[in-house]
Order: sequence, then C-alpha cells, then structure tokens
Amino acid sequence: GWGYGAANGPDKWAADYPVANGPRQSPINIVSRDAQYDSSLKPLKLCYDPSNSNSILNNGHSFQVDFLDDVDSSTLTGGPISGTYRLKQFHFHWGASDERGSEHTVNGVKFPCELHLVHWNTRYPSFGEAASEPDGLAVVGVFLKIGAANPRLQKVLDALEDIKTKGTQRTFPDFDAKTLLPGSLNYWTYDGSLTTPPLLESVTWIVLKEPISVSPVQMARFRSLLFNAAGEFPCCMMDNYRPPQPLKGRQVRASFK
Ligand SMILES: O=S(=O)(O)/C=C/c1cc(Br)ccc1O
Ligand SMILES: [Zn+2]
Repeated sequence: GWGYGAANGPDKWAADYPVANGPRQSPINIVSRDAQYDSSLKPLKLCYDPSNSNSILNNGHSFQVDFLDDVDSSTLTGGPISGTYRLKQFHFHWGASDERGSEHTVNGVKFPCELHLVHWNTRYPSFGEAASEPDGLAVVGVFLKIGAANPRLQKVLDALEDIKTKGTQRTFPDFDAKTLLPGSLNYWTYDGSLTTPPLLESVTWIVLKEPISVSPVQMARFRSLLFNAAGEFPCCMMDNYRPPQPLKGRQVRASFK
C-alpha cells in the first residue's frame, strides 16, 4: 500500500490515485503577499467538547485521536464555511529532523510539524459520504514551531508509548482539542484535498497563521513511533508529509490584513 518511502511515497501515488494530479490538490506553499484579505470571511468558531474524545490510534502513516462524531458536540462553524462541520479526528505530519515535516509551507518556509483537525459537513450523513463532496470536509491546519516545550502536547505524547506500532490503539478520554490551538485564529483558506490517499478534492483548508510551540525533545517523541506492525522490521515514523502541490490558479484568501 501507499506510504512515504521511495517505493510507495508521494511521487508514486498518482499510479493508484490519479486525482493526485488534479486541479485542487493539497498541501500548497502559501505565498502570504499573494493571499487576498477577504473582509467577508467570518471568524472561526471552534466548539470542542472533551467528552467526545475517544481513542488514539497508530494507523501506520500517522497517529490520530478519534472523536465520537454521532452527535453535534465538537463542531466548526463560521470562517469560510457555511453550516456545521463535526470534528472527526486530529493527527500530525512531521519530519526526520526539525527543518522539515510540515505539509503546507509559508513563503517556502517548512515547519517541523503540522497538526490537522479533520471535520465533516453535517449536511451529509457521515464522514465517508462527505469525503466525496466538494464541500464535504474542512481541515484546520496548525503549524508547530521549535521553541519551548508545549505542555498541551504532553498528554498526547505520553500516550504514544502505548501505540508504538501500526494498528495499535488505546482509549483517550476527556481530551480538549481546543488546548492545541494558538492564541490567534487568523487564517488562510483555499479549496484543496486530503493530503493522503485517497487525496479526495473535498477539503476547505483553513491554515492558522500563528504556530504553536514544540521542543526538540517533544519532536523526538513523535519520531519514536513506528510505521510497521508489531513483529515486522522496525521503521521509525518520520517524514510522513506530502510536499506542496501546484496551485493551478487557485486563490488563497486571508482572514486578516
Ligand atoms: O492529512 S489530511 O488531509 O487531513 C487526511 C485526512 C483523512 C482523514 C480521514 Br478520517 C480519513 C482519511 C484521510 O486522508
Ligand atoms: Zn493530515
């Protein structure tokens, strides 16, 4: 199956997923001077309920914290979207070293890590159905920048020792995803796709301008995960990011001046 290695990585995905060369692929390089301020963009409203965080899973290409999404209790509204989108999961992408790892870049700058909070449009019956609609998903991207250790990451990082290998998971109750957000919700937004196969072109991307901090020691914890299942040859989980894709005429809007 697909992955991030030389044989199955991003340059090979188009063979099985032709949409990889489509008109609205993600991630992209955000050129801040080309982003147009749009005063009609509303503030982002993220209402997350810790009671519906459920589990943390190593899925073999990242790890994700899953939320119970059968009720409207962790939602995204406002911003560039209309209607209500429900939080389904969040996960990260990171590098083998601190100078790379993010998927989006800003003026060519790479960050060591990028958080994705995945939401689906409740006008559709489920994530699966929404994922094939042009307005089906909204992913909030948050950059992590090397600095002081971030105490709000600690609960997530401490859980990683229980999900070292592909397919392992454990319960992860009472986690408030809002604690992972920076102080400012200023954002860039554009129409894009999932950044992993099936690369569906159904994502309204909302990339926050302000990063949150992560320390080098905390970054090493991300890299202690394994891509492989238990008993298989160990392969450290790192460089699990897709590089920026062609903009193909898309406009990036800014919620701020
Ligand atoms: O990296 S993202 O574009 O946020 C991918 C999100 C994603 C979320 C789910 Br849930 C299933 C498949 C996916 O590819
Ligand atoms: Zn992602």
